[in-house]
Amino acid sequence: MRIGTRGSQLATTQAQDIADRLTANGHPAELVIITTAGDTSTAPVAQIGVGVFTTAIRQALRAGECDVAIHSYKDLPTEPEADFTMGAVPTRVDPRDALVSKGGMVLGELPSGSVIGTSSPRRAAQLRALGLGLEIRPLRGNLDSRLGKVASGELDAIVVARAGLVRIGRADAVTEALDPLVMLSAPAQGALAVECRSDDAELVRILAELDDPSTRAAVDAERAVLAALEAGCTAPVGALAEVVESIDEDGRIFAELSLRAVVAAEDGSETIRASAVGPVERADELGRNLAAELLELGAAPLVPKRA
Ligand SMILES: NCc1[nH]cc(CCC(=O)O)c1CC(=O)O
Repeated sequence: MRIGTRGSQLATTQAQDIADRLTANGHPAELVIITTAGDTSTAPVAQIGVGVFTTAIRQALRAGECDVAIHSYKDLPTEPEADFTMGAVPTRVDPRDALVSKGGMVLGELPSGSVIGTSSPRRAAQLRALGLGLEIRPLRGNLDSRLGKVASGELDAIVVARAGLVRIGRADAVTEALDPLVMLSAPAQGALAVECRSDDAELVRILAELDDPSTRAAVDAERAVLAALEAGCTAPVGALAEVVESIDEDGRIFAELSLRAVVAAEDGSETIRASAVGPVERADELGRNLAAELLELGAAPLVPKRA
């Protein structure tokens, strides 16, 4: 089985993990490295457009150059592709964003005027909204080069996905895992998308062994918010869902999906939040309804339309 992945350390580590699990299940798998637009350009992701890290991998899957495609789920455009099936959404790692600062200062300790690197409009908007007087600078490149900018003193701190650091074995670099009340993570952050062609029924069955239904439901709800807002992955939109325990009228405990979302003005002047709880099996509806609520609260002007 050939598994298509980007060539970055992060991408190959997470793809190798899936390959190892498939191999252990009796389905020998190897990686096929695919170069994406996001790997060959250093322009801001918002400029290159939707699907910068995923389109080339999907093309390879369509062309039969690989059997399985692995993406960081948050990089995947929300528009469905009928000829592909989401074979597995494995258990996600902690989706929180992480602050990496030089002197070990947590976010609340950074002095006004501190220079923070992030290229994500979502992170920049939420950082600005804190009103701490932080100066936000663009940041791209692989995780190692991003970490290097803190080590060298070029930046006082950066904010990146905790999941990426954990996957490349650099959890030690995390100064603070940011609380979702302060920084709500991107829809599907920390989750992987394992796709195959829809006509490959045997493979669909094999990949299902790696699926975690709770993660799938959470990610479906989060991405439904993004899709219903007609926002792309670079929009200042955070969403985080979790399967939680609820209690019915008879005192019995049952599982529900809890979802919260934020839309923030990029200049930090406005933050709109909403949350909802609903049945795990109606994740998509929960997300769409929450998006409708955000729009009612005035989110539309804050969301740049999909490229
Ligand atoms: N857009 C790049 C990207 N895609 C996925 C991750 C991190 C790992 C993940 O969320 O699964 C990152 C880097 C980052 O946001 O710091």
